[in-house]
Amino acid sequence: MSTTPLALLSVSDKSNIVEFAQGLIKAGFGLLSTGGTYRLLTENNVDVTEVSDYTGFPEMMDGRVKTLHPKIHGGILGRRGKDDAVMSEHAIDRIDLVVVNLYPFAETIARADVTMNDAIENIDIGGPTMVRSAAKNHAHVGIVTDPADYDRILTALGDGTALTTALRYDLAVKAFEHTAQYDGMIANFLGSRVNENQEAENFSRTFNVQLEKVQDLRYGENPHQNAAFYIENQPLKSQQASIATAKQLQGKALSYNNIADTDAALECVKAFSTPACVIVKHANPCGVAVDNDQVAAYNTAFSTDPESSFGGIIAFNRPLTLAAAKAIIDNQFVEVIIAPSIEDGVLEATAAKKNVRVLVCGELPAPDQRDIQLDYKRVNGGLLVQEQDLGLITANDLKIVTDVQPTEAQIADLLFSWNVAKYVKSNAIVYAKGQRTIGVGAGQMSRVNSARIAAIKAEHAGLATEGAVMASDAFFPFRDGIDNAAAVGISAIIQPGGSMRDDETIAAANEHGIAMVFTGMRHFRH
Ligand SMILES: NC(=O)c1ncn([C@@H]2O[C@H](COP(=O)(O)O)[C@@H](O)[C@H]2O)c1NC=O
Repeated sequence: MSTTPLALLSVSDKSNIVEFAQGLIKAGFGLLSTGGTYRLLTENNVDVTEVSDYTGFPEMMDGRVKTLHPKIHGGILGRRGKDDAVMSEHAIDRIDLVVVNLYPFAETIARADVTMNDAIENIDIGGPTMVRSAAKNHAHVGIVTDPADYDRILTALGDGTALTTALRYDLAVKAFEHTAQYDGMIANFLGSRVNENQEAENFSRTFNVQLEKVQDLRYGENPHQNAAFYIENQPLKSQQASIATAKQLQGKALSYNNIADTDAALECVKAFSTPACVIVKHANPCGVAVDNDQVAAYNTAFSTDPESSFGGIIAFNRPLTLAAAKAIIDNQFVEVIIAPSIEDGVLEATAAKKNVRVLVCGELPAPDQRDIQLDYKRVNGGLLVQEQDLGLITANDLKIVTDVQPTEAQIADLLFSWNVAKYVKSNAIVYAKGQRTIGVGAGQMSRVNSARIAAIKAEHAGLATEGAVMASDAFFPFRDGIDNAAAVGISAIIQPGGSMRDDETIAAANEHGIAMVFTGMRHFRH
C-alpha cells in the first residue's frame, strides 16, 4: 500500500497533459496512466506507473478493457475513513485525482464517411465509468475532465495534494454534465437509426440536448414569471453569429423580451446580403431598409413606423458606424442595438444613454451560408422540433403567373419584401418600395386584416402605397386579397401560390394590371 495519493491520467485529448503531469508530481502525487497516455508521459521523462502494471491485468480487447478493475474503482470510490480496512485488505491504493477526457465521439460521428463500427468503437466506457466514480466520491476525490482546467487545478493544489471541498464539488458537477452530454450524443446518434444498418432519420427517438445557463433574468415575459437564458452546449456546435454568441458592451442587463426580440431582429437582418437595418418590436419587424449608407438605412427603417419603433430593437448586418449610433441615440428611445461589431467611438456616443444595450455578435454568415439550426417550440407537456426556416428564393425561382411582367426594380422589391415577410408573424403582409418597408401587417388571424393593417400603418407614417409591392407569407385563398391590394395601389405581388383558387387570384391580378409571382415556398411563422 502506497501512502502517496495517486492521480490517474487517462486522456484522449493529450494537449498539455505532460506539463500537467509534471505539475502533479511536483505537488506530491504519484501517477498512474493508461497505455497511450503512459507512453507519451514516459517519452517525456515523467515518472508514471502503467495501470496494467498496477492492476496486474493487461489492457485487452483493443482497449475496450483498460481501467475497469476493482483496484482502480475501489481506489476512486473508497470512502476515506470508512472503507480503509477493505481497501488495505485488497491492496487498493487511494486515487485522489482522476484526469480523464473521453474518446472523441462527437468528432467521429461528424465525419461524412463514419461507419456504425467507427461510432461504436468511439463510445468510451472505461472513461465515463471513472469520471462518474470520481464525481460520486467528490467528498474525497477530484475529477478533471477539461484540459482548460489544468492551470486552475495546479494553482489550487499549490504544494499539496488536497483540493477544497467547493472545488471538488464544482468539478463533480462539471463531470456529470460532461457524461450526460456524452451519453445524450450517443443516444441521439443510435436513436435516430431504426437498426444498425439503417440510414439516419432526421429526429432521434429521444431528443437530448444540453443547455447551459448563461444568465438569470430578472423575470420572464412578465414580472410574475421567473426566467433564465440558456444556450446550447453541444460539442462542435455552429459558431455562427447569433444572440447566443453576442457580447454586451454597454447598457442594462438584457431582459427575457430583449433577448427574444434581439434574436428576431438579428435573424431577420441576416437574410440580407446588402447593408440593412431591421427594427423589431414585439418579435415582428416594424421597419426594414436596405441602403449602403447606414444612417439612411436606419432613418428609412424608422420612418416606416415611428410609433412602433419607440422602444424597439435595432439590428444591422454591417459594423455599427458612429454616425448611425448617434442618429439612433439622438432620435429615439431604443432598448437594444446589435451589430456584428462597432466602429471606434460608438461606445463613447452611446454612453450618453447609459441604459441602451449595445451588443456585438461577430461577423454574420452570408444569407446562403447560414447553418440550419433547430427551432424548438414548447407546447404544454411536449416540444415541437423543426429545422429553422432558411428557405431561400432568388429571382430565378420566381414563377410569373400574370400577363403583366414585373420590372427589374419590382423584382428587387418583391424579393426584399419576401425576405421581410419571412420574419413577420403570420398572417404576414409586407408592403415595400425602393428596398424599404412601407407598411407591415403582422400576426392577424385573417390575411385580409393583415393587409388592412399594413395599409393603415403606411397611411399613419405618411407613406404612399401607390406603386408599392406586396408580399404575403402564404397563398391568398380568395381573390379579395388581390382586390384589396389593387384598391391601395399595389403594383406587384409575391406569394407562394398553391391555393385551390389560384386561377381566381391570377384573374384578379390580370384585371387590375398587377404583376404577380409565385415562389412555391410558404413562410408561416407562428
Ligand atoms: N476501457 C477502459 O477501461 C478505458 N479506460 C479508459 N479509457 C479511455 O481511454 C482513453 C485514454 O487511452 P490511452 O491512454 O491509451 O490513450 C481515455 O479517453 C479514456 O477515457 C478506456 N477506454 C474505453 O472505454
